[in-house]
Amino acid sequence: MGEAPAVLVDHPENGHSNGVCVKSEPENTEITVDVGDRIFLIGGNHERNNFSIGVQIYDKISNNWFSPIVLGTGPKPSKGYSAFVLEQGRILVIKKGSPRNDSIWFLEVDSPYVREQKKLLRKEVVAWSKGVRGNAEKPIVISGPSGVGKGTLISMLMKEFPSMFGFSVSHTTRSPRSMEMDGVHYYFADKKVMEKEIKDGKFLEFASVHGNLYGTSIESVEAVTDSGKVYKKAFGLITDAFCVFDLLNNEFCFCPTQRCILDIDVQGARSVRASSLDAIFIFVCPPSMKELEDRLRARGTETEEQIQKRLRNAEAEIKEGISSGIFGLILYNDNLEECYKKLKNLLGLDGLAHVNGVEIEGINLPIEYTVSKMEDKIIIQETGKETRNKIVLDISSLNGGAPGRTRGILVDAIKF
Ligand SMILES: Nc1ncnc2c1ncn2[C@@H]1O[C@H](COP(=O)(O)OP(=O)(O)OP(=O)(O)O)[C@@H](O)[C@H]1O
Ligand SMILES: Nc1nc2c(ncn2[C@@H]2O[C@H](COP(=O)(O)O)[C@@H](O)[C@H]2O)c(=O)[nH]1
Repeated sequence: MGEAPAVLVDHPENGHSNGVCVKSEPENTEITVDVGDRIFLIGGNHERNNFSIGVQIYDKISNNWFSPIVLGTGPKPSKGYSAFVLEQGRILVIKKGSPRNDSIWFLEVDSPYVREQKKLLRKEVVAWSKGVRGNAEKPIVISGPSGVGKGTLISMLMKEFPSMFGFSVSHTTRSPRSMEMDGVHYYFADKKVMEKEIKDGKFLEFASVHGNLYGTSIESVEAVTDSGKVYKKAFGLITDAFCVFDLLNNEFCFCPTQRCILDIDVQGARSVRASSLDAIFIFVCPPSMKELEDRLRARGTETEEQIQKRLRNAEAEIKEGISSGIFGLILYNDNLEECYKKLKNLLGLDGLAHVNGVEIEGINLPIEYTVSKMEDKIIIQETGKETRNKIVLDISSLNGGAPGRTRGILVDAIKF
């Protein structure tokens, strides 16, 4: 039997009307949050490692503590936390004294995605995602039969908009083709190792495709969402970047954008659709089966037996792609240039790339502040200064999704 933790509920500053505000003492390195039959202990001495804070769960019914599987990279340990229980089984965690790219986090404890993972893994699961300022654009899932031209279209997008898109590098158990590089085209994985990693909850989705195992690891999606930072550091000079005005610091800052693209089969798209990853789903169709066969042969990467297998699977994939309702957008790849133009048009990129900018920018908190909740707004108010800053997080505006994703949040910054 474990000892029930003391839960700090209802922060005195809180003018909330729904949801519970829980506040840690200023220098407390852990926080407890009460959600239904459970109490979540975030941080404290239960750190997963030096880089990410831990999560423990206290079950009020069995009076027991246990450790859940934690999906996604969580926040680094902090001096203190505030937390709010949001709708849809999420906890908003605000970190004290953190840099702007590490200040606002969401812990999913009972969202549809987490519930699905619990069923799959038969274990208690929670998932982290990071809050960023602005409109974190939805990731793009592209599916279609083998040889239809998905990879070709994605390459064209990445070439034309190098800093806007990041490709989620999948894992596969198939052998590399002659020009394919490990870590670039795929992570070429050992089947047993990949199966173990799937069991450990490291994959957002996986499927057996044409006789091999393929999957999108959470880390691969995270690598894309974090790549803006790497890009900024590595090149110093930023091209294709977007400019936003930071009201708190009275300065313009440049934000390279990274929108994640997943090239996955229809089964994988179905799994992603069932998850809470809020994506755009595009299905690419060939003009005819004959043309698909010609493209597969012309590519020259498969044996005759493999080509036949892929063509057999293509018929069912196309049927499902068109009629299952998974895909919101269907593209016919007959003439490549026309199809690419259509794709850019669907993504709002035709000649207006700079207007489609995404503000992937962290949220800069004052050093000393109080936090309160008013309906669907979180108000962070600076204390101890003559001119005070107030930050208003609009939690009704959340978009993007966990795990390993940023969640876009509209932020108003007011000086008074
Ligand atoms: N519209 C098009 N017209 C003619 N050839 C095309 C067209 N689009 C792509 N191709 C060619 O078809 C072949 C298959 O394209 P690609 O490799 O992009 O397919 P894919 O859908 O990514 O396949 P897989 O799912 O097997 O990875 C390539 O040789 C590519 O150059
Ligand atoms: N469900 C997933 N499907 C994936 C993933 N990565 C690739 N794919 C699909 O596999 C086929 C075959 O690819 P190939 O490179 O062997 O020609 C193709 O339809 C891809 O879309 C993944 O991570 N998950």
